[in-house]
Amino acid sequence: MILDVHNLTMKFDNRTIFQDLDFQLQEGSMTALLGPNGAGKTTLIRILLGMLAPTAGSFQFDEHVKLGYVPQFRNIDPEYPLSIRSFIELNGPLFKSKQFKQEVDHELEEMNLTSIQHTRMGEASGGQKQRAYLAQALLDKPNMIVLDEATASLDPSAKEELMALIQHLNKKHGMTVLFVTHDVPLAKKYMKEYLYLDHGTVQAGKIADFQEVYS
Ligand SMILES: Nc1ncnc2c1ncn2[C@@H]1O[C@H](COP(=O)(O)OP(=O)(O)OP(=O)(O)O)[C@@H](O)[C@H]1O
Repeated sequence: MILDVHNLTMKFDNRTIFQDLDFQLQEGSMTALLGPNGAGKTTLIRILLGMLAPTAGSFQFDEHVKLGYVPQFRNIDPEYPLSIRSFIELNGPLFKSKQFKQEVDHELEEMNLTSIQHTRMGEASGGQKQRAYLAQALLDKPNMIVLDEATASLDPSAKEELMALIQHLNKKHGMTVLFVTHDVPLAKKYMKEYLYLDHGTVQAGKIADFQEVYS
């Protein structure tokens, strides 16, 4: 088990977002975190990343977990001056050793960005930007990665490309993936497990068995 969540409760003022959540994630799992708008998916992620304290309950990651995080899509100013490569290198030391440059080369290659590494981030497409965020997170060599709505606002081919890369990380590197999305068909195609957050509770299972309950 890589994550054990126990009786996790979150309230903002007196409003309960979720109550007594209990679930586990296994090492190497690929889980879609699904649920309607406002169900608390981002709040749950922020708690797990230590950015927000829960009202009650607890969670524990395996002691060997190294987390990577790709935040919700943010617009980058078209005038943003850094190249894709320099943007990725922001997650590194000021003095860039040969080894660090090689690691950047490797992540550019793995994320299909080598040929456009000198394109400015401001000019990059949505999919290229998301792959740059992912490459930046991968420089830390995480063994678990959390992606919040990484494919929202991407065109269909960019979605597929990003998902194929995430699948590659899972298959080739055994990366555990937690992927927040509204896109059930995409999740069914690429993910293996699901968590469904709604009305303050969570359901878990195999993605093949997931049926959205509209209520
Ligand atoms: N800091 C905060 N203070 C008060 N309320 C908040 C705060 N952060 C989130 N909320 C509320 O908590 C609820 C859950 O929000 P959250 O963003 O976690 O949902 P979500 O499932 O990620 O939604 P979406 O799919 O639209 O991104 C929302 O009603 C939101 O307004």
